[in-house]
Amino acid sequence: MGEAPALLVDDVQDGALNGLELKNVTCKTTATVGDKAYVIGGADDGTLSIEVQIFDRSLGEWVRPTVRGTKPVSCNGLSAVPLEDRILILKKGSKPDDQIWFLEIDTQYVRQQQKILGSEVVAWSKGVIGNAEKPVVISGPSGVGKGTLISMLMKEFPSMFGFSVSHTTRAPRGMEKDGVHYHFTEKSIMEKEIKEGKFLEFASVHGNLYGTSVEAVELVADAGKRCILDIDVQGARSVRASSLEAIFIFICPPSMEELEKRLRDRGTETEEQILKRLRNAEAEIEQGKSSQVFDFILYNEKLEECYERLKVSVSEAKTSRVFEMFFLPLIILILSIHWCRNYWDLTVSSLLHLNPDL
Ligand SMILES: Nc1ncnc2c1ncn2[C@@H]1O[C@H](COP(=O)(O)OP(=O)(O)OP(=O)(O)O)[C@@H](O)[C@H]1O
Ligand SMILES: Nc1nc2c(ncn2[C@@H]2O[C@H](COP(=O)(O)O)[C@@H](O)[C@H]2O)c(=O)[nH]1
Repeated sequence: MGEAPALLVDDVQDGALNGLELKNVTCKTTATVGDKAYVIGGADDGTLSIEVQIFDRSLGEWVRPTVRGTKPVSCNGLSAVPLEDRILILKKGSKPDDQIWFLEIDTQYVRQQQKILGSEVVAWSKGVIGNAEKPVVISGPSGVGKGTLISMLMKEFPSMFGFSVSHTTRAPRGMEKDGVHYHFTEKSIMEKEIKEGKFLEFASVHGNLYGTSVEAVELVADAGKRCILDIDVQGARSVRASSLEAIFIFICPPSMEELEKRLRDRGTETEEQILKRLRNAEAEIEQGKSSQVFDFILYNEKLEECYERLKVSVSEAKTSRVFEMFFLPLIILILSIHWCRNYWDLTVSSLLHLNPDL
């Protein structure tokens, strides 16, 4: 894949943004990846969002891609650094939590979207500075206690964790509020939104549709919190295959008898639904234990003990991040010094060898 001719890029940078149909461009930048020049520009046209247009050199034409994710708002200036499957965008003069963005151009999510739509797709994702950690995906059979454990975590650390509010076609239970526990929706609407690519993952669970919208996860990240997803095993598998880097925890019941007792005592399902959920539980537990999707498998026998193990699992993931961010660079630095010293010793000894008088 060659670079776009300099002329094209210059043309683009010199204001050949007509193709973008943007008026009053306040910031613009260009990144070339293979045959494509990505022109990224903000227009003061009322939407105040940064738009993207692609010049495809192999076709010799402008393409306006479908844009997924929340678009960043326009700013005073932009810089672009092409990376392997995305373009790093730096917004000048923006607040620290709004400075770093990624325009995904060839990630697994984008490729999947291109396949669904049959056209060019790009996706915005926000770069996070600071302490925001990987999202936590929690799965397990119905009634095992996922919701209970998540509530405990959110109650103890309200400013650290945020819940990803899923969409579902099932009816609300007594105390459940729309937009808080779930976004309750119609099957036809959800199917349409799935086709439009609104969901990071979705699955048919116990006879209803459930799904995590891209927006639900972004809302939590935008609030500077660590996202918690309560989703079934199929959903966890899809997230594992997506570009969202998360940690995956599977919760197991101590026994099927105890699971049945918890479901019955909860009293939120009809007899028919309880039996369906119990039938599905066996396969879910089997998949959860054997699928290689999950980083941690926890048994929820005594609630407090399981909650303590959940907190350890969540912070162990943090420890490995500390390793990546602190110890790994330190090891690389020590190795580099070691290699430089070896190189220096070699150079000195070969000079001595050439000139024995030294
Ligand atoms: N360790 C435990 N011991 C006894 N009861 C528990 C334990 N953990 C949770 N429960 C109870 O079991 C019931 C089911 O828990 P919860 O609703 O959290 O399950 P869930 O996994 O979120 O289910 P679903 O997937 O259907 O939403 C609740 O009544 C809860 O109080
Ligand atoms: N794949 C997804 N599964 C989800 C999502 N939200 C919830 N769930 C799972 O559904 C079952 C049943 O939940 P309930 O609230 O009806 O009892 C449970 O296993 C949840 O984990 C989702 O967005 N995607």
